[in-house]
Formats: sequence, C-alpha cells, structure tokens
Amino acid sequence: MSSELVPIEVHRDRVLAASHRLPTETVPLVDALGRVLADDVTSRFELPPWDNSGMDGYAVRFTDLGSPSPEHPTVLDVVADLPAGTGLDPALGSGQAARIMTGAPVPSDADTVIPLELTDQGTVRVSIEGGRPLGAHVRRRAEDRAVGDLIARAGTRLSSRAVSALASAGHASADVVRRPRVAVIATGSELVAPGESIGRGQIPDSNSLLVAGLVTETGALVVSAERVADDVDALAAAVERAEAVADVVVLTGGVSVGAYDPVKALFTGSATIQFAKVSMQPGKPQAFGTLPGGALVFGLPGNPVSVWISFDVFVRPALLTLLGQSDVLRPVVSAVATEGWRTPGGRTQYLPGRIGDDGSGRTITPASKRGSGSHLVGSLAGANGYAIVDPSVAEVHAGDTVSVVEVEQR
Ligand SMILES: Nc1nc2c(c(=O)[nH]1)N[C@H]1C(S)=C(S)[C@@H](COP(=O)(O)OP(=O)(O)OC[C@H]3O[C@@H](n4cnc5c(N)ncnc54)[C@H](O)[C@@H]3O)O[C@H]1N2
Ligand code: MOO
Repeated sequence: MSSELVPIEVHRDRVLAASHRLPTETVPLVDALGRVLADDVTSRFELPPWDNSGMDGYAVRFTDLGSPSPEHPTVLDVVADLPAGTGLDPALGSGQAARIMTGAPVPSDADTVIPLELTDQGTVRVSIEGGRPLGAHVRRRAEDRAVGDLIARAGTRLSSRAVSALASAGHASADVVRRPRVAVIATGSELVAPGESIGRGQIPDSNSLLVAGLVTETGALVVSAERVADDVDALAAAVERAEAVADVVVLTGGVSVGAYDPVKALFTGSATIQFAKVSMQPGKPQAFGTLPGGALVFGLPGNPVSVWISFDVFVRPALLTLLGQSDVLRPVVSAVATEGWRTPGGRTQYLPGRIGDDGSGRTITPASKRGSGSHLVGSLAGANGYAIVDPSVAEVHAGDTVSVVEVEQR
C-alpha cells in the first residue's frame, strides 16, 4: 500500500470501472417489487382502454341537456344501466340517457356524464337539476398513455407504483437484471456470535449483520456469511468457498498494517487486488479488486463505522451498477449542524448523524458526542445519514451548513 492518500473519487472510479451490469431475467410482476428494469417498458394498452365515466351518474348527449336548474330540470328517458365491467354500448337517441357507474365505458352516442347528486336518481326517467360542460367526467381513451408510450425506463428500481403501472399497461412480467449474489466474510479472532458471552478481548461480530443488511437494503442477495479467525489459510479457504457462490465477496477487518491482518497478508502481491489509503475518515484502508474467477472483492476496514461508510461510498454504487440501476450515487444535500464537532483534518470526514427538520430546514445532529470515531458502534443505531466535511475544515460549529447524505426516509 502506497503511503499516499488516494482521493475518494479515484478509488470509487476504480470500483465502478470494474463493475458491470449482470444478465437479464424475466420475473412475474408479483415478484418484481424492488427489482431493476433491464429494458424500457412501453404500454401494450391504451390507458384508459376506452372512454369511461369518472363519476357515478348518467351518460347524456350534451345537446339534450339544455340549462337545467332545480326549477327547470331536464328530464331524459333512462334506456340502459351500465355498471363497471359491462361490455355494452347502447344506442342513445335524442332525449335518452344511460345510468352509468364510475369506470364503465361511456356509450359511443354520449359525450357528457352528469353526477347522480345533480339528479333525482331515477331509473326509468331521470330529472337533471344542474348542468355540466360538454365532455364533463368522461375519461378519454389513451389520455394517459397511447400504445407504445413509455411506462418506465431501463434502470428504474420498481416501486409498487411502477409495478401497478406495468400491470395496467398490459404486462404480466418484467425483464429485470439478475440480483448480485454477495458473500460476506468477517475476519477477526476476537469475534464471537451475537448473544454469546464475551471473555476479555472478545466482541460480538456485528459487521456480518451490518454488511448483510446493507446488501439486502441495496437489493442484492446475501448467499453466505461467515466468520473467520485471523488466519491466512482459514481465510483463503473461506474466500474460495465464497467465490464459488458469489458475484461479490465483501470482507471486513484485517486490511490494515497489523501483524495479524489476514486480508492484507492473503492479497498482498496479487496482480488484481489493490490496497489503498483513501483520503477519508473513517474508511482509510481499503482493498478492492477481482478474484481469479472474476468475482469482485472488497476488503473493508474492520471498525464498524468504517464498514458502514465504506459500504455506502464504494460497495453500494458497485452493487447498483451490477443491478443496472441508473442512479448509483446518493444525492448530497445541505443541512445545518445543531451542534459542533471536531474533524480529523487532512481527510474527508464522514460523520454519522441524525438528520431531521427544525421547521425552517434540514438539520444534522452528530450520532455520538465523540464525533466520527470509527469504533463508535453504539451510535450507529441513532444515525439515519452522515455529514461529509471537507479536509480543509478543522471544526464544524453549531449553525454551520454542511453537506449531508440521508440513507433512510424520515
Ligand atoms: N499502525 C496503524 N494502525 C492502524 C492504522 C494505520 O494506518 N496504522 N489504520 C487504522 C484504521 S484508520 C483502521 S480503519 C483500522 C482498520 O483495521 P483493520 O481493517 O485491519 O481491522 P481490524 O484490525 O481487524 O479491526 C478494527 C477494529 O474493528 C473491530 N472489528 C473487526 N471486525 C469486527 C466485526 N466483525 N464486528 C465488530 N467489530 C469488528 C476490531 O475488533 C477492531 O477494534 O486500523 C487502524 N490501525
Ligand atoms: O479510517 Mo479508519 O476507518 O478511521 O478508522
């Protein structure tokens, strides 16, 4: 690892240059929520498919309506009854109307719908006591989409709203990008399973859950997760198992310069895996590259806050690129600091925080009184985003405007 700090964008560009969209698969719409569209989707149907009523009422010929009022109602003969789902198209002659329900096709001879509140609701003859303009309450065929119009673009992550639009447009399935398969390996001889009692020197393995959760939140699949001690042979075997089942292998811990850092030991000298000191805090030591079979491999620094930030800044954009999503970087917005904090200086600081709103705009409050220390795992529960502070800033003061990223909806 060169001692020179690598700019964050340079490291991320390396990662993105090695990340390529995965192949397409077809899934039924019931399974499409959260998947990313592989191709543009256009409408197979006109939307709406026919002129239909926007109100429960009466379909009339506008020329028959006159200027009705409670004192001088217009009376029409009701010659048809049209519930939603009917396929009828009854002929309407002069002085005739059809009772019609919302969503039912408007007869070809009618051009206007009168809501039933303006009538006596008659079923043989209807007395209309108020007028409506020509075309009122008729939802026109194809006014929303014509056949061939765009419904959703390639690269769209399918929301429930998008899935419903695809269904309405005549689709039963969607062509989506295959989900990346991700294997998680946490390294560290100090690690025990969550819930186990800990002896001196031991800690619960929280990174496995953190990475697996972040992978799932990104829309990828966790195919394996294991813990290995700081032992190069054990790690080599775990990486081999991971590579056999995964497109991406995410390792945590062991990338620094310590005497027992197994990731460093295993990959040093590899032609396809690079170690870098990235100009960020937390998250400085990073490993990235490809394994012999082609899987991407990330070696994230073991401190839990470093894992979260490194994942968000490097792994998430890579997974989204594999997923074919069009936007892979999170929007950076502004917020006002409710409290001050110190920065490390010299590296871009990522400070976990609680992003809120004080009524006059977005705010950020540090998740820990101790700032952006990479070991402050307890503070992660209260963070819903982070501030990004320029290396030139020595201290942030209450009231300062800073750049922030929100990772969760408030
Ligand atoms: N002499 C130097 N020491 C360190 C440097 C340096 O430049 N020179 N860099 C520091 C920085 S910055 C970081 S970040 C860490 C990264 O170290 P490693 O990636 O080798 O991580 P570990 O030493 O394995 O662990 C660091 C820390 O995180 C805890 N940890 C690890 N895995 C887990 C897990 N699965 N769940 C919860 N906690 C975990 C571990 O116990 C350590 O406390 O290196 C600095 N040192
Ligand atoms: O860069 Mo390390 O990730 O600060 O603690």
